[in-house]
Amino acid sequence: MSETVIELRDATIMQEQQAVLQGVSFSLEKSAFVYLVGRTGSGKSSLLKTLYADLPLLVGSGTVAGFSLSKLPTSKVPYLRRRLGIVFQDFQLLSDRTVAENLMFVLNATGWNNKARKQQRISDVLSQVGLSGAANRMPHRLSGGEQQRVVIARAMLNEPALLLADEPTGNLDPDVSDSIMQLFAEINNAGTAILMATHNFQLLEKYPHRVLTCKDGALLDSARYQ
Ligand SMILES: Nc1ncnc2c1ncn2[C@@H]1O[C@H](COP(=O)(O)OP(=O)(O)OP(=O)(O)O)[C@@H](O)[C@H]1O
Repeated sequence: MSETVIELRDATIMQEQQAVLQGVSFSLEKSAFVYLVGRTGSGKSSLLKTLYADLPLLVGSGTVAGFSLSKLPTSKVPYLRRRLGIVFQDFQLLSDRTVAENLMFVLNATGWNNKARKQQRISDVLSQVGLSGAANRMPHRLSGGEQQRVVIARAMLNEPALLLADEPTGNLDPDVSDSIMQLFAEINNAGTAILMATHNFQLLEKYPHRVLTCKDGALLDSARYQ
């Protein structure tokens, strides 16, 4: 039996009492790599926000990483987020701390308390993203691509079942975008499902995967038409 990391059934994605997407039904399995595309304002970010419980799911039903999204109590949201890795376009690293301190901040906030294990985990994720030497660097001393790798390392700290990425290559040049895609492929091959919103159709052609498209208030799924 394949494990499902996202399951939405007849969901309405809302912003400020307005339906952005309606009748959204899809599921993602543990090994999935799926793109999320659509014009500006079509609902990609709103869908991702619903999946990490930044927007409530009021109509329809859904589970993400084993958590039911309808009626999810605020107190449970941090536990859901611990099962997710979230990567945005703008890097959002704390600028007054080193790379290792940025990662330590997240470990401390998510219940890790063994100092040796924390240091080992930081070293492991930095090595996973190819930045073993960067632990003591300040974020602004790193290139955009390196900063994005640190963000991905941060997202991987708690070994998430699912990585949600919103325009992760949006600010990066094509070579660097390629290297981020290769890193995502490695993460995906190691068992983390990936849902990635993007406007970059060159990436879709170069690294083909299933595509979810936000269009005219609905979500189309390339898997249904193959
Ligand atoms: N915080 C908000 N409050 C109210 N409406 C919002 C908010 N954020 C987005 N919207 C509206 O929801 C709709 C979907 O926006 P969303 O950001 O999900 O689109 P998107 O596909 O991610 O766009 P982009 O590609 O530009 O990031 C748009 O009509 C937008 O104006």
